[in-house]
Amino acid sequence: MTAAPTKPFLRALAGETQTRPPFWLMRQAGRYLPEYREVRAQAGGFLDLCLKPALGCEVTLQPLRRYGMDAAILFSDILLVPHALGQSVGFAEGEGPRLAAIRDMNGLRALDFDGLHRRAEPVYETVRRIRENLDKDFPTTALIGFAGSPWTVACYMVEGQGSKEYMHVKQWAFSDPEGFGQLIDLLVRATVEYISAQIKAGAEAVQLFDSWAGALPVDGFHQWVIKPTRAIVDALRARHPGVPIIGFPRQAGLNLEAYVRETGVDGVSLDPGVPAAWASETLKGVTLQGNLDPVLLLTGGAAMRRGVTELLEAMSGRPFIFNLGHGILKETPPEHVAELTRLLRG
Ligand SMILES: Cc1c2[nH]c(c1CCC(=O)O)Cc1[nH]c(c(CCC(=O)O)c1C)Cc1[nH]c(c(CCC(=O)O)c1C)Cc1[nH]c(c(C)c1CCC(=O)O)C2
Repeated sequence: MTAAPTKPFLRALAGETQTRPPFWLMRQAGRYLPEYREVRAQAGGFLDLCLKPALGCEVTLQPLRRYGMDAAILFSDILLVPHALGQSVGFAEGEGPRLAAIRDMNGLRALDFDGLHRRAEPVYETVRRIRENLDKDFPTTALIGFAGSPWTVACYMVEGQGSKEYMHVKQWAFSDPEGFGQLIDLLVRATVEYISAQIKAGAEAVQLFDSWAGALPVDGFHQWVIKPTRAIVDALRARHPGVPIIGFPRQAGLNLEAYVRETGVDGVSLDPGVPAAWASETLKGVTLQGNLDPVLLLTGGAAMRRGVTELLEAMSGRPFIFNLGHGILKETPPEHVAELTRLLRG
């Protein structure tokens, strides 16, 4: 039997209701912090930052030193899995990710599953270093490992970049579900391996980011979001019982209930469009995380305070982790994050 967790973030995921909910912020390490921009400038490219354990560890700890969040999230990116599978991945300055797009079975066959751990090893080393530092300096802060969900990672692998419509990836999924299914299956296996190695290196909980879950119609949502997530959850539970899993099916809309029921996640992260009172009432048996609009944090002042108060009220009396509904925006004044921390800590 696994011992009951003591860290507030892990207690929330074990189903405990707390009067002061634990908090962390998606993208809490990032460009809104001057100390991040400084390390980022030293690192060279963004991918270099993710692959240099000393630097990745440093930027992970930066927001904790300022605000003392209840969880640290490994500094990395969901596109490290395509990189570790041998796909060419780059981050164009100011433009976002650029990948050598995979559009057919030939592209799929060129991926190198066997090289996954070798290419991802620096990420595992970053996890080990972060965990050592937390144990020493932030003993109540939990370490979150993460990966993108297969659907969202496939969106980038097939489009080759971010996109509004996700036309190519959807066309492939609709016209050749068997072939596209092979890409998804490969990503399920890679994600299980990759997350499992993060857990062995010291991650205490994991989050699966499905940022483009909302791009699929209902059948596709079941096939390409729920099923692969369920397969990952089952495999991780078998290997690492007691390590909680949070899913983030962004903009899942009315598919959210099925996602929670059918994937078996311990926690679900809500985007800002999900009514908190509805979620609190309807999504039982799961810990909720979210979902302050990142622009409210950017705005600060009375608007932010009202948003925080309403959210805390809607989530009172049920297991809850305070977070944003999506990543913190780079224009956010660090002082607003300080005020948010004071509001949550009292
Ligand atoms: C879709 C997605 C990506 N990456 C991620 C997602 C899922 C969550 C979401 O929907 O935002 C996840 C991610 N990316 C990053 C983290 C680090 C941990 C954290 O602090 O939350 C996490 C958890 C760092 C990052 N990932 C990226 C940055 C900015 C890079 C820089 O410093 O220049 C950071 C801090 C780059 C990135 N990475 C990605 C994009 C589209 C971009 C460009 C957009 C941007 O520049 O903000 C892919």
